[in-house]
Amino acid sequence: MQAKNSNLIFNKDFSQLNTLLEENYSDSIKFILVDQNTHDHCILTLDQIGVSQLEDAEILLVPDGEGSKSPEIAISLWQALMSHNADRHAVLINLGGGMVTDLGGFIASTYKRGIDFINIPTSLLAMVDASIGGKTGINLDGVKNQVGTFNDPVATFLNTDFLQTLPQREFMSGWAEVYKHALIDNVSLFEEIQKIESPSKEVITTDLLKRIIAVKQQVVQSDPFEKGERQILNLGHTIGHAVETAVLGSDHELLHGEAVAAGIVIENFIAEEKNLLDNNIRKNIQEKLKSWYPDVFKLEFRGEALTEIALADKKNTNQNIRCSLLEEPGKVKWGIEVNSEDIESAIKQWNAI
Ligand SMILES: O=C(O)C(=O)C[C@@H](O)[C@H](O)[C@H](O)COP(=O)(O)O
Repeated sequence: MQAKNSNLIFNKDFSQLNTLLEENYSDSIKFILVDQNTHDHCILTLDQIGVSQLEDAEILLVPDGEGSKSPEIAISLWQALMSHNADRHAVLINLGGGMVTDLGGFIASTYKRGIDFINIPTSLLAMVDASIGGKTGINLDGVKNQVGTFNDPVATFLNTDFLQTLPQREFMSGWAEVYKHALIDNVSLFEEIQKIESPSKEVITTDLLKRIIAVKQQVVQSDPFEKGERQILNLGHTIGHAVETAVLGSDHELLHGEAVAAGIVIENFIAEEKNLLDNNIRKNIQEKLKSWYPDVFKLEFRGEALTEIALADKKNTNQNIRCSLLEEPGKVKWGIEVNSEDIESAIKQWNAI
């Protein structure tokens, strides 16, 4: 029997996962998708707390990093499911960061036209963003999330203990999405987050995690398939994805959240230029992000290269780049047309910081 409803479970023990599996998937083949990191650090945790239903699960291991969100890896995973005779009743558990939940969600959504999946996000980025809202996907020819689905997991288990397995750089990558949610939500959450000098794992209590996730859930509920308003969640991402893609494979490769931090600052230059955003607010955001991501601010970009990449963004219409731009904390305008001059002028300002 397949249970289907999106369910966020905030719990430090996994007894509810065991019960869910026992009640719905006791006769199903179970798979756990991991990368090397979550294979080495997180499976053990599940084992230690005794999720007996997963004792015989097949482990599907992919290399760490964004490179695994590729058609080649997707094919190898579909083949692995086939070679284990996975039928439509199989269930895939995605144990990992955003790469694992994006990739695993996509594999589960497409294999035999869809099998059930469960997310267990282990990174901050996956907890507050990637595993929430039903976007799944892989990259194609260097374009982020070009192929994917909207599909919800049966359940998502949120356990902040996994954050202890994260290197600080990975934690800060997720922190950029926390900040983005605070910018989208309202002045009070923004001011609370803006006051934090050095973000640490201890700041992420289950209560704060719930509040940050609620920002995203509210937007997703009003526009699950991104026909309009959901685009506000893409704040910082048009330029962020372009920056991330531009440095991919170089010595200056950036994590997703680091690129989003740069994307927010660069898009804010455009917002100010278009008289949407006040200069003081823009500067405060820039200074805060610079204090959290000093190394990102040392990088210089080329406007032309970023424009070319941004032309493949999913929000564009008729070959026009569309951005979601900040007006003030709590107010984001989506669908704003941005041209190559806007981007080049913003990049000049970024390079001069
Ligand atoms: O969930 C959304 O909608 C978002 O835009 C959240 C983004 O932070 C996230 O990175 C998302 O996966 C980007 O999606 P894409 O549609 O721009 O590929």
